[in-house]
Amino acid sequence: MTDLDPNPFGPDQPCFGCSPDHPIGFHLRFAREGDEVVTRFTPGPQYQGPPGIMHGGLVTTLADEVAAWAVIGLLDRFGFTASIQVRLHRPMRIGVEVEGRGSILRHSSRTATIAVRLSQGGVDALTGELTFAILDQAAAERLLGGPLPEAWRRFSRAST
Ligand SMILES: CCCCCCCC(=O)SCCNC(=O)CCNC(=O)[C@H](O)C(C)(C)COP(=O)(O)OP(=O)(O)OC[C@H]1O[C@@H](n2cnc3c(N)ncnc32)[C@H](O)[C@@H]1OP(=O)(O)O
Repeated sequence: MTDLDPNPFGPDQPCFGCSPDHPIGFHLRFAREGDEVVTRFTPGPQYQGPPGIMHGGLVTTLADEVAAWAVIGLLDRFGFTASIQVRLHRPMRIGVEVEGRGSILRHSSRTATIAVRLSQGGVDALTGELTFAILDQAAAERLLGGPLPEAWRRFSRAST
């Protein structure tokens, strides 16, 4: 298992899922294990929907972040989430460690589709497939509506 750089996007990156300084975010860190990225995370009470259960939208946010980091950690690219298809098989319990795993199902230079599994105690709580658009710098800047910060540029695909 190899720990991935937890903050390749620089000190000011604002991501809810992985910014180390986000006031209410998940603060996720990832490792590479073979052809997967892996994270571990224990949801606190601030992430509840029903009592004792993590809000389903936040469970999906966790899956999105795992998949985004599969693109970063396995393809050395940044992808913008284009499609999310997930099934929530079981409730995600508050206070119990979640293991998240992401792997590449298929990819081209322009898109990547990632398989994600979130489990608690070895039992799947979410499985899904998420597709990411890998943009060149100009397209990323059109999406952002402004310049792509310098630290993010190396994760863009080359312009064609
Ligand atoms: C620091 C770590 C942060 C991690 C955060 C987690 C990731 C995120 O939250 S990203 C933010 C959320 N996502 C967004 O805001 C994206 C919103 N959507 C968009 O901007 C656009 O629809 C976008 C960019 C995805 C695609 O735009 P579009 O104009 O279709 O781009 P285009 O260049 O034509 O398409 C690129 C490729 O994506 C494919 N694609 C586009 N949409 C989809 C989709 N829904 N499903 C599958 N493939 C798609 C296209 O077919 C094309 O593939 P190909 O070139 O092989 O035919």
